[in-house]
Amino acid sequence: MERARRDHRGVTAFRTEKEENKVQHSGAARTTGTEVAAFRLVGLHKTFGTHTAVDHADLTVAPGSFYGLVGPNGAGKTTMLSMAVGLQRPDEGSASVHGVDVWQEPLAARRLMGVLPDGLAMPERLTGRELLTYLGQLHGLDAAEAARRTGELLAVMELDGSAERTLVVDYSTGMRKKIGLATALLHGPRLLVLDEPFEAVDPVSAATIKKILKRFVAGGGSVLISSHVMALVEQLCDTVAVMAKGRVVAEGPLDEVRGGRSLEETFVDLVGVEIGGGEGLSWLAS
Ligand SMILES: Nc1ncnc2c1ncn2[C@@H]1O[C@H](COP(=O)(O)OP(=O)(O)OP(=O)(O)O)[C@@H](O)[C@H]1O
Repeated sequence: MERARRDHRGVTAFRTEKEENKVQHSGAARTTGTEVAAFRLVGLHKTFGTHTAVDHADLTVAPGSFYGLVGPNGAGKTTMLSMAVGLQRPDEGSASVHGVDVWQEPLAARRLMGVLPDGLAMPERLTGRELLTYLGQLHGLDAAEAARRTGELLAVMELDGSAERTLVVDYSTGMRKKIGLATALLHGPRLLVLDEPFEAVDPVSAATIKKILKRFVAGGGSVLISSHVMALVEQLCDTVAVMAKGRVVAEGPLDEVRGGRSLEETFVDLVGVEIGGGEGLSWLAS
């Protein structure tokens, strides 16, 4: 327990003074008295052929917020998030992190955010330690600092010990999520954008990740997660957005959005699906 607490503190205390100055310089310069959003998506739009995947979507994550994005399969969550973090170019719209435009100032924006994308692509013929060490160098961390952070992250994610000898290519799906989250945290970002961070993660690891994320928010960071698990979003998030057919159809404080009901009931109402009873599958009955 004590070790875990110490480790978690280590994770949230990752930003060095030099990086903090850089962050303040790029973000605060744009502060004009009103609060600058941690993450602001404005009019993001994307079509694939004739299909509109994301339809002029807006979304605002306040600093210090734990934000949950929910929506049915194919609603456009991954497409919207990948445009918002700079991985996929939008047809229209913009995204900014603490006032820094993701598409106009990509390097400054990337310094401010840690991203766990869907279908993570990373160098896989490396162990977790080698991967984090390599990425630490790419982020410009000095060798000692990169080694310290790598050691702490591997310990917190329980990817040390016997896992040390496993190449990332041979990781289980849950281990890949955890190393992905470690890569997102490594450079000490102010915002985390995590697409389905709990998918395929076992309950013990999920509890660890929840603790890390809560601690990150308690330390002043902001988190945006997408998830299909309503109970998890209700447990963690203070603000939610519901997405359907490429649009953000509801956004606000959790209690306001669910209006005295469960998030699941609200979700089903908002996305307009009827819960099927499996009618028509008569051949399944014995
Ligand atoms: N590269 C692509 N080419 C064509 N269509 C795409 C592409 N990427 C996404 N789409 C389509 O865009 C829509 C939104 O997909 P997206 O993956 O963003 O949804 P999602 O809300 O993340 O779904 P899920 O919850 O199932 O992960 C879907 O209809 C999908 O088929």
